[in-house]
Amino acid sequence: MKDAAVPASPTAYADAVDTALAAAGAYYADGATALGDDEYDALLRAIEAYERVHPEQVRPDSPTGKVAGGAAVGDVPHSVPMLSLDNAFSAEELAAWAAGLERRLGRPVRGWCVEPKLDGLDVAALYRAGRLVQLVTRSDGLAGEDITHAADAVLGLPERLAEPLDVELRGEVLLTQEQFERANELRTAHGATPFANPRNGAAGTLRAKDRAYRVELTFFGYGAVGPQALDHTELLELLARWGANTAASTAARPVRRAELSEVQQRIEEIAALRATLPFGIDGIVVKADAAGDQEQAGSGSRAPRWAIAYKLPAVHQVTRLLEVEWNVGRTGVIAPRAVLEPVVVDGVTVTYATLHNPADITRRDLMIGDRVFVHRAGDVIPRVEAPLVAERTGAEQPIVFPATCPRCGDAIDTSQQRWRCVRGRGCQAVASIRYAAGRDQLDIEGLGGTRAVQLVEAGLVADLADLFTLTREQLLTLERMGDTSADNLIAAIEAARSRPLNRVFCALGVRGTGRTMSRRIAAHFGSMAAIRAADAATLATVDGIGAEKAQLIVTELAELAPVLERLLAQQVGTAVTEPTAPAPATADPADGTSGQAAAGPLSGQAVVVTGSMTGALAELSRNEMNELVERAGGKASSSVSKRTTLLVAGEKAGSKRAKAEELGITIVTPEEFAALVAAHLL
Ligand SMILES: NC(=O)c1ccc[n+]([C@@H]2O[C@H](COP(=O)([O-])OP(=O)(O)OC[C@H]3O[C@@H](n4cnc5c(N)ncnc54)[C@H](O)[C@@H]3O)[C@@H](O)[C@H]2O)c1
Ligand SMILES: [Zn+2]
Repeated sequence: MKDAAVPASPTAYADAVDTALAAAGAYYADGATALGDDEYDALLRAIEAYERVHPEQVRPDSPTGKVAGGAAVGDVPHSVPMLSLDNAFSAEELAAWAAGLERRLGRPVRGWCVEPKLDGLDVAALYRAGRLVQLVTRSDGLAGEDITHAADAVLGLPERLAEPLDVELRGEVLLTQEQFERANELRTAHGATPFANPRNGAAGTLRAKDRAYRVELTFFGYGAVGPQALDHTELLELLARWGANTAASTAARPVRRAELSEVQQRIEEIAALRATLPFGIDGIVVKADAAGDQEQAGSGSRAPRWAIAYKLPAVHQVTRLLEVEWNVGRTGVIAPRAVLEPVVVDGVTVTYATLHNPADITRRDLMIGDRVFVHRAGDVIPRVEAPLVAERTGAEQPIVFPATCPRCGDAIDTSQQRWRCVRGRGCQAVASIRYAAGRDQLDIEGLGGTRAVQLVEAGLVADLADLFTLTREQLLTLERMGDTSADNLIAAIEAARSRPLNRVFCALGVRGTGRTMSRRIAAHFGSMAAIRAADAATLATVDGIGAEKAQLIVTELAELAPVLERLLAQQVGTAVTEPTAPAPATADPADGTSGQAAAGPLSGQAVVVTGSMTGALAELSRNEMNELVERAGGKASSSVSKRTTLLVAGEKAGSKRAKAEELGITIVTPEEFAALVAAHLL
């Protein structure tokens, strides 16, 4: 959790209260607050600390001790107050709270329920004879706003219950990530400003009336007023039987646990699942499960005493979009990437974020210079959610889309959402051959311009090593290639065979190794064989190579192994090295592929793929799926075992799915998986 300084004076206290009230006001309306949740929580704790020491100065409008900080109001009185939750920020705070509760009860708690804290808005849904008649927001907990008009767009909230009951369901309404994306697509298409993040979007959507478009939301039930007192886990089952959606339908399903140590374990499990869930959670709720325990513990004015929210670090922060880069992947996919003013999200500094594709930018109505919400959870590559349009100054600039392939300069196929260089895989081949033939690398005259394109298109050359086996006869089959040109080119290639190691290494176009670095590496290792044999730790001993870059180089060299074998067989790169000379520090041209960290979204995951793939993965063979897993940092395996951490289950997934379910392994659909590894799709 972040810390905020405790106000040092009455003026500072007043400022802090004003800031918190303004933020809460914006947060509970559909306007976006510029404070991260953790900043708001820290501010509130600082205000509380001040008020403890100066009780006589507590302002009547202070947000402390109130549901929603007192910021939200409504005019439909609630049958029973809708309370907030107290927070715990560590295992120690959770244990202290549990001990306090047991002291109050005078006996151990009879079981805990552990469930996700869904990041949306609390609502009450009134049913008469099993029919939904009114939907109301929590607001300040005593009275809410009537939002019945929005009810039919809320999936998982039945219009009719399975039984004709008079009852009130309570739960959270949110936008799943997919619903959020869809909402912004609709909004920008209708000339409205995008929602800055899913929570904002849920608040805005529930309030809005008479929209020309329909935004769907999702309900998760976790409470009811009316039925006899039930244990919480029983109540959840009952809600599902009535037809309401509950978190039991998700990988983060609520579970009952006897011991606090097991509670902590489930908290960690749900926290680890966070990045793969298709909706946002901002914590984990721990509740005394037994109806009797809840009744005896009772509630305070702001929160029940029998439940607590274990807060997870905020995954959203606000920062500035500085620039958009366009990178071309190995198969010619042209992907935009956001360059951000560095911001710390969950302990990690984020400077780049994925934008997926050009349509994504249009859908989010992004501009250079915008203040944007950035999302980062787990090891998933950070993404830009949307801009805070209300904070625009007028100085923002439109994002310019490339008119031609940023790597090879050829045309772009824009018929699909994901733009692609018309050359496809050939884009990389052409660009890498041109780069390898450049003056500072192998210096092969006659391979610039259209020759490289011709060679690749004729299927004669796919990579650098192919150059060295080209024959005169093959060259002569090319258009506009006469005897003299063919001889010259063969001679130029022949001369390149004896280029020193540093130049051959540089010609490989390994990311992050331009001329200077290639010279250092060549001087340090002396031969291509020694470079290839080096592990990351050894590479990191070379001046200027950090641990992360070393790992990247090792990974790329492993990918280049077949090319290296063939180069070696052709005696390329066996000459001695040029002396290490102080070289001008020019930017490395690199090969244009995106500079993601070696650790991908699947790092540490053991993944099994089963069933037939659909959506973006439909065309991939099992082998290509496994490659994808590995590209994204995971380990691919063909059978489900205790070590498996993730199962991608397509249609007709049979025994593997059953086994994974038995072992409690996280199961995702091909679509969810595609989203998770989007940045690694070719
Ligand atoms: N960023 C900002 O400027 C800003 C401003 C105001 C509030 N906030 C955020 O909101 C929090 C306080 O808001 P709050 O009082 O509305 O609620 P809360 O998020 O602290 O917790 C209570 C709410 O959790 C929800 N909830 C989700 N899953 C639940 C489950 N399984 N069981 C029971 N309840 C569940 C319910 O809506 C309930 O009302 C702050 O801690 C802060 O993070 C942020
Ligand atoms: Zn191209």
